Amino acid sequence: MSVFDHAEFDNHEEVVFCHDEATGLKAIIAVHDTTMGPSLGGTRMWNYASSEEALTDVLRLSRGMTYKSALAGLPLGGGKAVIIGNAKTDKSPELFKAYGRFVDSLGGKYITAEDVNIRTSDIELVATQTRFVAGTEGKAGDPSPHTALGTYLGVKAAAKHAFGSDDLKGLKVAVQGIGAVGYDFAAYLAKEGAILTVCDVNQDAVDKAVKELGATAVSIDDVYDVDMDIFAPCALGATVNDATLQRIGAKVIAGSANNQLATPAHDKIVQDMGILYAPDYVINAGGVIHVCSEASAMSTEETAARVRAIYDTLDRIFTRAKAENRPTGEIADEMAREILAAKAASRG
Ligand SMILES: NC(=O)c1ccc[n+]([C@@H]2O[C@H](COP(=O)([O-])OP(=O)(O)OC[C@H]3O[C@@H](n4cnc5c(N)ncnc54)[C@H](O)[C@@H]3O)[C@@H](O)[C@H]2O)c1
Repeated sequence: MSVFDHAEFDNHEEVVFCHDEATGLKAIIAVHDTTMGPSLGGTRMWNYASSEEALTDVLRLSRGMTYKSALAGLPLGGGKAVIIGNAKTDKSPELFKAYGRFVDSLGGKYITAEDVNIRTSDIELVATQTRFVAGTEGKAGDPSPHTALGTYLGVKAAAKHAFGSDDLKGLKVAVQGIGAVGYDFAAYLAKEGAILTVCDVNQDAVDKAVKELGATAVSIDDVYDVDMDIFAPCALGATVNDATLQRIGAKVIAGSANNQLATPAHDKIVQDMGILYAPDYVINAGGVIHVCSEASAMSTEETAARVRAIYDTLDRIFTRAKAENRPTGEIADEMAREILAAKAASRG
């Protein structure tokens, strides 16, 4: 397997294969781009079927972090790491310490945080070996409230373009997933008078949203069929796909979930269907803004201002997508590359 020829390579600055025989650690750290600053992105633990699959995932995710942080106006580049293994059976304190030494060996070019299957306690172990970690207990804390606020503001920006006003009162919103982000997000919508339908595999979460937010409950299978203006995926990725698009009657798709579109081609497909899609990595950037506030000692005011700016960034993306009759995801990627190019040019 050649890394340089890999379809997702996309000019990565550095790709580090980490192996520690004593602990069984197998990890890949991908540093995509440090034009804007040190790369920051979570570490994911997954039982990949092959090292090729792990490489594909980490390359794709690290490039996504470059674009996400650039569009969020952060002094951060993009990076990501994956630990290959079963999160239920393969974790050990020694494994995370060995991983921490690899992170440290990059000298700050990569700052890690939590991602899928990695807990704060795992990151605490990594932090015993390196200071290049963010999202540890007692520092910036849970990013979900900022993610929820940014997602809510992003939905307002989308409503302005799709319905002519960013007032959500009376709009019907289906929220898929009422977890850490989904609940707070739904609470903002309820406060503004949106009409909520919610679903979750966790019945307690659904009951809470029904009781406290006046939401209507629907099963996870039926959520695509409800009468809605806005579909808000706040649970899993890839729920916007060929099958669900036959059923989703919304004019807007905007939520916090990562990787909402099943494939890159769905960016154009949703545009062709007349649906306004808020690119996921733009609308859910509140989380990385929050983590960045810890990594770069950003003030509370600056953090809040950057989260609020998600509205303006999406506003610009939607305006340009309409003017150029192009998909919103494509425009977002292009705007991120423009930010990187301008920064690189300013350095001479
Ligand atoms: N937490 C953050 O700050 C943050 C930042 C950026 C992106 N995101 C993304 O937002 C999404 C939600 O994150 P979270 O932190 O709220 O996670 P979470 O685990 O707290 O919430 C996810 C919720 O989705 C529910 N769920 C699982 N499968 C479902 C299904 N098939 N149908 C409906 N609901 C289902 C879970 O029961 C849970 O309540 C994820 O995609 C995450 O990657 C989160």
